[in-house]
Amino acid sequence: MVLKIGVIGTGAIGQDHIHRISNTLSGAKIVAVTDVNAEQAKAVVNNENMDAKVYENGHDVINSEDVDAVIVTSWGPTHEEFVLASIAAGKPVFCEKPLATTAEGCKRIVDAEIAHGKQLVQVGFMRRYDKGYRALKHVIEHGRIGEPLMVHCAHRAPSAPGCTGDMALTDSFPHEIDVLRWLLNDDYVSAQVILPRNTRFAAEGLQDPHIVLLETKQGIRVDTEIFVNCQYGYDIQCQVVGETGIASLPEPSSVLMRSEAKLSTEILVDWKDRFIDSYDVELQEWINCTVKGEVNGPSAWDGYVVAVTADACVKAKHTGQIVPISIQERPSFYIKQLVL
Ligand SMILES: NC(=O)c1ccc[n+]([C@@H]2O[C@H](COP(=O)([O-])OP(=O)(O)OC[C@H]3O[C@@H](n4cnc5c(N)ncnc54)[C@H](O)[C@@H]3O)[C@@H](O)[C@H]2O)c1
Ligand SMILES: O[C@H]1[C@H](O)[C@@H](O)[C@H](O)[C@@H](O)[C@H]1O
Repeated sequence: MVLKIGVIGTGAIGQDHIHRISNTLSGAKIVAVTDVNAEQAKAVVNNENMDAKVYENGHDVINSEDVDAVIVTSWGPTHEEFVLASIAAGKPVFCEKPLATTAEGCKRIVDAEIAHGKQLVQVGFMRRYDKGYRALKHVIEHGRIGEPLMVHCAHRAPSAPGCTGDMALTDSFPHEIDVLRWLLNDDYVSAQVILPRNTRFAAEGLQDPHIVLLETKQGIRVDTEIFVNCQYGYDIQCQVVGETGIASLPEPSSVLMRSEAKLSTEILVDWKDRFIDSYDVELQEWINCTVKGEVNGPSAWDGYVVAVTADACVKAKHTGQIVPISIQERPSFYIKQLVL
């Protein structure tokens, strides 16, 4: 069976996902697209030479009889509406992060999915599919560094034109929030945010960088530097300190150069390149599972927990306090999600 997919939002990542589904992956094809910028949606269909219909809005895509499954890649504040509509239509939906922009919004999605009685929602936390993070998890789970005690992370981007307000915490940091709880098989109990001296490259009124300190249920301490105007590259770091050793996320492979009296490797500058393989694996697994009527990637529950944690970080930033994070037990409906 070829999975017929409708895509809502044909911007940067929407175009990327359309391209990989049409050219790199197997078992699916794009049959419907929409964007509030209809001209852009039409241009994408033409450029990709796809046999796909351009719909007026997301609801028409979701409710189209031609569409088996939905991909939501529109702006974050629109996600909740489209995910809820997909659940109401009984259609599997892959939603780019954030699942919704508030924890309450994510909870509404969790409640709707449980009421529907079958899992339909997957959230686009692609780092779980990254070879490097998977290798790091393997090392930890096989006791190669003893019990993890501390994790030191950095999330750096050269510049962040669309990053306003608290988006460094609610749009960028969610990748770490998700992948670290998956890596450590743990959840968070508190958040604290420290505001270093601001870079002159940050837009007017924008704080950059941030340091976020999280504590997990097991007492593991996580510090993350989020620096989205660092100028030099897109650089993701993760170092886990255990009782008997230290394990670090591998650097992306790059030619080691000896030239002009220097030993050097390149640093990537674009998020699209840094996790390109992970997006491919993530969406191929989503297609394969969807065809079988299953969801085994990051769930709506994971999207909710990330939003609760991000909300606590925002509160911690604005109050200067250590903010407790209280996450209910994972509902039994989502228990099998612990596997991935
Ligand atoms: N997983 C990742 O690494 C990753 C990377 C990039 C973006 N994202 C997420 O994907 C989403 C999109 O990001 P982007 O960088 O592609 O942004 P973008 O602005 O390039 O594209 C978003 C598109 O959605 C369209 N849109 C907005 N509201 C719409 C609506 N109601 N109906 C239909 N179309 C609508 C916009 O016109 C735009 O073309 C964001 O939530 C972002 O956080 C995730
Ligand atoms: O939407 C993007 C994307 O998710 C990147 O992976 C992240 O590093 C950026 O900060 C974010 O704005």
